[in-house]
Amino acid sequence: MTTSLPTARTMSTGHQPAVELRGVTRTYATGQHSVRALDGVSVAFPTGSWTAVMGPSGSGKSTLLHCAAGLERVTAGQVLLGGADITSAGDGELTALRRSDIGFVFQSFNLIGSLTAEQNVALPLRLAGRRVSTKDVRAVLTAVGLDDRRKHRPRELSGGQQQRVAIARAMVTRPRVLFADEPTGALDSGAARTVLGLLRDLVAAGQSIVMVTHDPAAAASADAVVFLRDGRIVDHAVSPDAREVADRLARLEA
Ligand SMILES: Nc1ncnc2c1ncn2[C@@H]1O[C@H](COP(=O)(O)OP(=O)(O)OP(=O)(O)O)[C@@H](O)[C@H]1O
Repeated sequence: MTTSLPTARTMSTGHQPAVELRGVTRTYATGQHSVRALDGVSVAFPTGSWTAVMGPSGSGKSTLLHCAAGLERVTAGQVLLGGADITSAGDGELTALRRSDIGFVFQSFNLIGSLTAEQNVALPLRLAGRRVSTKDVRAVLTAVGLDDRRKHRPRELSGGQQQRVAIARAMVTRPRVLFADEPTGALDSGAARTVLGLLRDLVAAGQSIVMVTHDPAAAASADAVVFLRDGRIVDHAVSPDAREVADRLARLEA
């Protein structure tokens, strides 16, 4: 059965999920054994909504994120992005999709150290061969509150500021879905709150977000949380508070 999550609290966005996994299995061959990182996962991530993915270590969270974002191929099942089946898209098509429809934010920011904030933000446009509009680049930097730091290099920015540049970089192409893998994992609680507030602002403006996190407070910022164990979705919660998330997670880890 597909885990269908409610659409956003803040807006009505129609019925098409931003991204959907149908019966997705992903196995990895390791020597003589194979690991089933995802085991028949069906889930629809609603458009204009923010979903957190939680679960014990090794439960398949990153694999789910990577398969949903077309960064990794599935062994069986289907992945639909905005209703389009991308399961058997060729490498070139997937690269183009990643550049236009998908934004990715990592725990470790992954900014290019030799480039300024604005050059980092402009990079996805350059890579996609798109015209770089200084106005657009400045607009996304302003949206994350860093227009005055646009000439700074990553080492001249705090961790929270670097993550905000990374979010601006992910958003500059106006992706259909923003995927975030532990976006607050390397931040202190104050910077984490700022980043989570920023993600909330993006969702309020219609952005779809799928975020892996270990942090119940971060998960509680999302509209809904899905819980994985052993490569399967075993639970989900709508608008839970941090305590409820922590309790459910503890039950899975027991
Ligand atoms: N490239 C790979 N080769 C072999 N096994 C892998 C590979 N990537 C992931 N796995 C295995 O697949 C399972 C799920 O891994 P995954 O990284 O998706 O879990 P996770 O929930 O994100 O874990 P964590 O919270 O520790 O980051 C684990 O058993 C892991 O060892």
